[in-house]
Amino acid sequence: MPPFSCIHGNSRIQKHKSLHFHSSRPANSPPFLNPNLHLQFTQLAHKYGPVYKLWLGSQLSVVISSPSLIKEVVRDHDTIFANHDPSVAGIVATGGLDIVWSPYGKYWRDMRKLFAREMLSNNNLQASYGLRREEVRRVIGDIVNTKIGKPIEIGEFVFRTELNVIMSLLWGGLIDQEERDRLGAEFRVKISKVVDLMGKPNVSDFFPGLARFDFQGVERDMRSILPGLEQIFDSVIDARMKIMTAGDENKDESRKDFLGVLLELKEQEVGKTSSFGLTQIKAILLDMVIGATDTTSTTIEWVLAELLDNPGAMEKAQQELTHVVGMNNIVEESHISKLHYLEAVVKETFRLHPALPLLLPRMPNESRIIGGYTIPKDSKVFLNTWSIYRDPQVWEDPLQFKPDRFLNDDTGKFDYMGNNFEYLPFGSGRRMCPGLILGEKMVMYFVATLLHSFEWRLPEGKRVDLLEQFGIVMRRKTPLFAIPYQRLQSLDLSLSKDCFRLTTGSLLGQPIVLGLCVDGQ
Ligand code: HEM
Repeated sequence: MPPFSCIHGNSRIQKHKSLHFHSSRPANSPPFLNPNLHLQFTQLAHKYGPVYKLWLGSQLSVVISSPSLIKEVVRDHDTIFANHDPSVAGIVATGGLDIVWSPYGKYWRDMRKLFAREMLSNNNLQASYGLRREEVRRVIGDIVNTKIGKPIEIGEFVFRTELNVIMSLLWGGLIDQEERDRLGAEFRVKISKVVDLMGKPNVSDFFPGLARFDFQGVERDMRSILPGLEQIFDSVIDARMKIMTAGDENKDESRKDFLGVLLELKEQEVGKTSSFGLTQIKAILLDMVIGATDTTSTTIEWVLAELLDNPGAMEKAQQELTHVVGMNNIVEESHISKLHYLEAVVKETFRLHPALPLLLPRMPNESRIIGGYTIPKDSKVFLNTWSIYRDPQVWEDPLQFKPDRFLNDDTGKFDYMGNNFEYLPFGSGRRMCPGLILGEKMVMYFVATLLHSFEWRLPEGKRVDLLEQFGIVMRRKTPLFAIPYQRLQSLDLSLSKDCFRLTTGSLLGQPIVLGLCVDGQ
């Protein structure tokens, strides 16, 4: 837990003047921050107002928790606040050569553009739908075959599926299914550890002068995970390079995976002064895997937790699915735009359980006046959206799960585009999430399929708890277990390649497989 001291709310500081900070800590200030940083920042905002500063160790920090002040940061002074403030763990993991932690400038801009163009263009997202579909259907088949009536750890199996989805988008069918499952299991453990370490409050971040001592061993632990991760990346890069060298690559541009694009870029850079090599490629791949897995799987786990806690909302969401998709079909991504109630459920879940409650901390490259107070250059600026989402002055009944508040949003007031500063689940401004369209698809499509295919119940005698655990992604404090029961009597889980049709039913209340036909026979 980081030591902190010396809080100044806007009630105590002079307007239109540079803030003056005490250089020594008052004896009566609390010595430690609560590990649930978002909660403690919110409590402090109640006392000191929507902008206050505090020392986190020797790091001057500013916490902002009102829509109008956040707008000043991410819209009115966007370029000044366009740097994320990298943590020691983030820099050790990526060398600052990824998108998330690289400083605002040409490299960051080029990488972001490349990512948007090659991975997230409408064409490429459409072309990659088959991969998402295949993964989601595979997991539904697995539940039908082996997990009906048994408790499942939701976060774990959703994470595994979303990891497979993103691996497919990044390096396609480079490795066969068996190898992918093996790699996925290994990868999952390592990625979880990396995310934990990135979210862990670290003394080295708060006392940069002491970073070399690595008191909590965060840097040591991160360095111990990296070789294993690198090995995984090396194996897929090797496989892709062999294909490229052999020249038998599928020339269909729309089907090129993101790794192929990055390697081509590396080839073009050879001999030029700017360096774009394997280190950069691995840092960007790591961003994609981290950005796409923990955020989506944590959100899906929260959606199911809220629905299990609100059976009325669960019923309405399933009725909508029955109406839009029907009981003889399986969900397709094309259904998503018609699932208005489910969309409202997901939006309400983002409001109550934002994946990144403080977004990612910003660091101004010049001093700026925000809300009448000077925010010094190089301070660490937290944008506390979590506190806005629970503010009764902004949201009616803010603690209640009420998806209906997002219905009939004809004006687009509650879209994810970062223009409404009361609602920013994907951030806002230059550094807002570039993966939002993919992220939204991954969440909506998987949740819709899970609710359409199965009834979900809690294990006997269990109740849903909604306790949070702060981290770079805010997970549940305890994993959610739920039991699936078959909702559809017949699931056509046809896959694109090894097409199979699975017909199921029930006998004496037990699910049974009625037939399996391979290749349409
Ligand atoms: C439910 C899904 C997701 C949520 C809620 C989410 C949320 C966020 C948020 C809040 C930020 C920080 C924005 C800011 O500082 O203003 C961010 C940044 C980022 N996200 Fe996402 N994200 C999601 C999915 C994804 C996906 C699928 C990818 C990539 C495949 C991705 C890649 C990134 C990257 C690279 C950044 C850093 C952008 C930069 O620094 O320029 N995210 N995300």
